[in-house]
Amino acid sequence: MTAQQPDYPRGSAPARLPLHSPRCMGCGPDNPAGLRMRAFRDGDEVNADVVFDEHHVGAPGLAHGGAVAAACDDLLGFALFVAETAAVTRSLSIEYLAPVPLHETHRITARIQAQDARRLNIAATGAGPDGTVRFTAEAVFIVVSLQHFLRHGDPDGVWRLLDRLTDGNADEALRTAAELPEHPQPGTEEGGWSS
Ligand SMILES: CCCCCCCCCCCCCCCC(=O)SCCNC(=O)CCNC(=O)[C@H](O)C(C)(C)COP(=O)(O)OP(=O)(O)OC[C@H]1O[C@@H](n2cnc3c(N)ncnc32)[C@H](O)[C@@H]1OP(=O)(O)O
Repeated sequence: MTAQQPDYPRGSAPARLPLHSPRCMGCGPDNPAGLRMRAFRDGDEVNADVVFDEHHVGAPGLAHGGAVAAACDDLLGFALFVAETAAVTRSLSIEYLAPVPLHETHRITARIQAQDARRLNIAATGAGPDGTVRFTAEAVFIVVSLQHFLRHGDPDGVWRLLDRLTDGNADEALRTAAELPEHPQPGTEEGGWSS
C-alpha cells in the first residue's frame, strides 16, 4: 500500500504550499517510497497530514522513528514560507511521546518560534486522529542563499523549483543570485525567497 495523503478538511481556507520537488521524500507525489505530504499555510502556521505506511515501518505496525523525523523535518522546512527565506536544517530534535501506528492520519503543525540573525528556531507537534500529541520536534534552521543549493545540489532541480516559485522567472532570479553570497543575512534583499 502507498501513502495517499487526505485532502485538507472542508470548511477551512488554508493556502496550499508548493512542493520542494516532485520526488522530495517528504512532499513529492512522484516518490513512491515518500511521505507525500501536502503542506498548507494557515496564518503563521504550516501544517500537513501524514499517514505512515509499509514503506515507513519500524516495529511491526508502527512508524519508524526516522520516518517520523523526516516528516517533521520536511514540514518544518515549509515554515520557511512564513519566514520568507531559504534555510536548511542544522539540528533537529524529536520527542517521541507515544507510538505512531501505521495507516492513521497524523496532523503535523509547525511554527517559527524565534529568529536571530541567520538562526531560526522552528517547532512542530504531531497529533493522532483524536488530537493527542504523539511527537514533537524542535529545530534550528540556518539561513542560506540560492548559492547553497546551486553549489551543493542539482542546479537543474533548483532551476525547476525556482521557476515554480517565481512564476516562470527562474532565469532572472538565478542571474541575480549568482552575484550573492552563500550566507546572506535574513531580512536583507539577498536573504529572501526572491534572491
Ligand atoms: C530561494 C529558493 C531556494 C531554492 C531551493 C530550495 C530547496 C528547498 C528544499 C528544502 C527541503 C526541505 C527539507 C527539510 C529541510 C532539510 O532537510 S535541509 C537538509 C539537511 N541540512 C543540511 O544539509 C545542512 C547542512 N549544513 C550546512 O550546509 C551548514 O552547516 C550550514 C547549516 C549552512 C551552516 O553553515 P555555516 O554558515 O558555515 O555554519 P556556522 O558559521 O557554523 O553557523 C552559522 C550560524 O548558525 C549558528 N548555529 C550553528 N549551529 C547551530 C545550532 N545547532 N544551534 C544554534 N545555532 C547554531 C552559528 O552560531 C552561526 O551563528 P552566527 O554566528 O552567524 O550568529
